[in-house]
Amino acid sequence: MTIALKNVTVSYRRRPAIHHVSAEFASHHATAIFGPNGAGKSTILKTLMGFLKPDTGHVELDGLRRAQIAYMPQAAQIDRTLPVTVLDTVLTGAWCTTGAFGGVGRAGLQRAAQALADVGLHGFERRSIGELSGGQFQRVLFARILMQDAPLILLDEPFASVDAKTTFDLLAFVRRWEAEGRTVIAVLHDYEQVRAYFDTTLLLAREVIAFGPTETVLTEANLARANHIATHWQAHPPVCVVPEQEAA
Ligand SMILES: Nc1ncnc2c1ncn2[C@@H]1O[C@H](COP(=O)(O)OP(=O)(O)OP(=O)(O)O)[C@@H](O)[C@H]1O
Repeated sequence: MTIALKNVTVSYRRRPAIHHVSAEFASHHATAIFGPNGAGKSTILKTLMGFLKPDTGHVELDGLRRAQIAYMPQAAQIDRTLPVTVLDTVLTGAWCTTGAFGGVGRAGLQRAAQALADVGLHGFERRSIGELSGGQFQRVLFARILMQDAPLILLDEPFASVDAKTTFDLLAFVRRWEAEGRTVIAVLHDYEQVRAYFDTTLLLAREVIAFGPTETVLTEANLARANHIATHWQAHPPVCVVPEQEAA
């Protein structure tokens, strides 16, 4: 299985967030996406999910349906004021097989309970998600991914605002998923975490700065180039004029 972006440009109001990005993500492997704020990292995940449509190029999912992709958005983007329980949140991970109104049955409930136990939240089923700490909520999001049981897992800043112990516990799932033969693509903002836990990194700054073994990608020269590009385009965001034949 190869997940690939081929010459992909994605724009918001004609301003490209990612520009002619090509990248092939090795199957059964965990890859980090790293880069400065506004580099287009989340945009890549949303494009893989089909939430955003490329202006140029295309995405290859090697036969996977969108329902076979587990996507964890940034926790900050999820409204936790809604009166939703922990169990209901985890059960949404089964929607891709049951549909939003299909029942999960006893087996599904047992799987959800097991997923919560696996992430260290046994007994939290009936709690409202609004009552949880940031780290506990992040564990719930991991339990939802466990519930989905997908071959491709996309994580958007899964360790943002969680403490070292929670990060350590949750990183073990990334290792476990890799060992189970799943493909993991994770957006991270912590340089040390990427270096410590991911062998392969895509360094992004609207375009691909480098992609490959982490130690050859996260060099001072590459990081300086990424920061330079990010600073420049934030000050002068270009309008992308896509030639017609590229857009096709
Ligand atoms: N919904 C949107 N409407 C308009 N512009 C957007 C939208 N979402 C993202 N952008 C812009 O696209 C660019 C890339 O955003 P994206 O969220 O993909 O970056 P990122 O690398 O994930 O950033 P961060 O590290 O800050 O989360 C940014 O300049 C951002 O302002």
